[in-house]
Amino acid sequence: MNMAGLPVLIGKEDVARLLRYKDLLPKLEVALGQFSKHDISEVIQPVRTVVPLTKHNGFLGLMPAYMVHEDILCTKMVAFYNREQGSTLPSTQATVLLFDPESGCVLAVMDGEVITAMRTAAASAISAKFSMPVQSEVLCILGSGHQAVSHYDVFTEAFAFKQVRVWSQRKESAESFASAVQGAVTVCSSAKEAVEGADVIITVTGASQPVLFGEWVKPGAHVAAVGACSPGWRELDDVLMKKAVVYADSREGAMKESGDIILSGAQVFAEIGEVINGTAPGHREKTTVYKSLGMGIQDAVSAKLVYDQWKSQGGDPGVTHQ
Ligand SMILES: NC(=O)C1=CN([C@@H]2O[C@H](COP(=O)(O)OP(=O)(O)OC[C@H]3O[C@@H](n4cnc5c(N)ncnc54)[C@H](O)[C@@H]3O)[C@@H](O)[C@H]2O)C=CC1
Ligand SMILES: O=C(O)C1=NCCCC1
Repeated sequence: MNMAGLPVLIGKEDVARLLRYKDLLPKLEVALGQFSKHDISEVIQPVRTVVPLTKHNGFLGLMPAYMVHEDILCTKMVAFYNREQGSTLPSTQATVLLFDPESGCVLAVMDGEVITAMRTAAASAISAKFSMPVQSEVLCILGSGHQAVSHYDVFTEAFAFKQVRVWSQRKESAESFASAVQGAVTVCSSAKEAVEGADVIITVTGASQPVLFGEWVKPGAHVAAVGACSPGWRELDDVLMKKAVVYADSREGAMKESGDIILSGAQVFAEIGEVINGTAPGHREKTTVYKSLGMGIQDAVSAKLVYDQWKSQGGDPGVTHQ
């Protein structure tokens, strides 16, 4: 909130400057563990309310969360779409509101796109930390959009892969991705070529039909499945879903929203927070899938970090105050 008692506006560039993986990763890991205790005296986060925008092939998601001990009250509004190939419209747009839980005042209204990209990638990295093979040398990314970039950033910051491969529906997009990121990336001509032999595979596509097939996946590999966040959409085929040990960020969310889980009939073995808490094993020796749907607590932790950083840096009256 600014000196006039109005919410501060924190735009995309400022969120990108203020939110850092080194702060986000440890806080998010704690929050995922707290969530999986399923104790409403610690975390209150209903499964998001989803309003279908059938006419436009998309959804509006409302994602409130309250973290009791940290006293963080937040909600995100996110619109997401299954876009036609070549569409110039964004596939995800989001705004985050951070509240003062005591008064109910809105402290800050901030861009949600950078938060969505970074917290989703950070949660995938935390999941990989607990369930990827001990010797993980080859990282494969299917898709080359916003989530591909944030996943590349955090996975190469947190782990030491020897090779990173990317495949995208349009080869030019994969090539642009490879030239935009910091390190070396091998652009593959097919998803199969990118996947075969990889230790960690990240699916970050807008697909509604499978793009990753179990027969390509090396036994023991870890898959972070980030796209297909709707009951009718798929990224992974039945072969993979049936042979893998399946983890999710939220079991309830996955059973309501994940086409890969609902349509394959696969069971969620554990939430990633249960692995963090030590109440479920992180089967590194088996083929594992982490099904990510996204959670309000991930946005809440991120928004609090952004706001605290913004305050500690004295704000920027010219840019962020109304
Ligand atoms: N689990 C979570 O918390 C979150 C999941 N998502 C989901 O992650 C996915 C990627 O999101 P963004 O990177 O923001 O989107 P984006 O639009 O920036 O990138 C999408 C990528 O998927 C590719 N693609 C689109 N249709 C495809 C198809 N039929 N087959 C193969 N590739 C295809 C595009 O070429 C592009 O490389 C989306 O499905 C989105 O809904 C997004 C935010 C959070
Ligand atoms: O958690 C989120 O934010 C999203 N999840 C699924 C698709 C788009 C945004």
